[in-house]
Amino acid sequence: MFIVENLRYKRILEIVSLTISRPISCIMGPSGSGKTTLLRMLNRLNAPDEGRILYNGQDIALMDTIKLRRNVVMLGQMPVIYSGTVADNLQIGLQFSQRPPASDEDLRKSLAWVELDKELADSCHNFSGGEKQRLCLARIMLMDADTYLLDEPSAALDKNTERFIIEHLTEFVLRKNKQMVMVTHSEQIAQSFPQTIIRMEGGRVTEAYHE
Ligand SMILES: Nc1ncnc2c1ncn2[C@@H]1O[C@H](COP(=O)(O)OP(=O)(O)OP(=O)(O)O)[C@@H](O)[C@H]1O
Repeated sequence: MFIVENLRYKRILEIVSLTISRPISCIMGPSGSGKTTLLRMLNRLNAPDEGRILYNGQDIALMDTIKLRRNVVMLGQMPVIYSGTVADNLQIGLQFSQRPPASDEDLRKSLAWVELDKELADSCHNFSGGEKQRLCLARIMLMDADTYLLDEPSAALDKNTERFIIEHLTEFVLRKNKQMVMVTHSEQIAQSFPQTIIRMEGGRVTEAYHE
């Protein structure tokens, strides 16, 4: 659960008060309205100039960043693939958050979750955009975080992969009692998961609707 209080960031964001408490929340608004910037603030990829963000009651500015990002994991618009094998790319999320590596069995299970028919020793070099994004999804699911931040994957992807990523992550989050905050342009997607809809315009929250 996040509480945003009197937040100001450059000339981009000004949010007096916002609570994000439901399991699924969608941030919507026109291009340039500050959606990605707000999402990035929730795991401190951007730090506010003024105000604060509480995560489960704790000011994230005072939390250890690695600990925060172990609990609050973001999947960005563009898939990030590192050199090395499929296994290396899956383990790296755990490595970044200073967690023990997963077993090969768990890695294979994670590939099955995202329906990626690849071997652990394969190189990711020739993966399609959709395969890369599904590999990143498997990486973050393995991290077993409490909260997931999903920045609209559609920019880089076809509609089927976008739907796949959203549906799989939503199902995972709800089944395991986690929380997800996603940025989307799509009214249709927001209406499918209507627990909280946050509308933004010009860096401000114009509406926060909780079901
Ligand atoms: N680091 C930065 N420095 C200066 N301006 C920035 C920075 N990051 C974003 N902006 C600007 O802040 C505004 C909000 O950007 P942001 O990416 O948060 O919008 P958005 O609602 O996610 O847009 P989109 O839907 O197009 O992805 C834009 O005008 C953008 O150009």
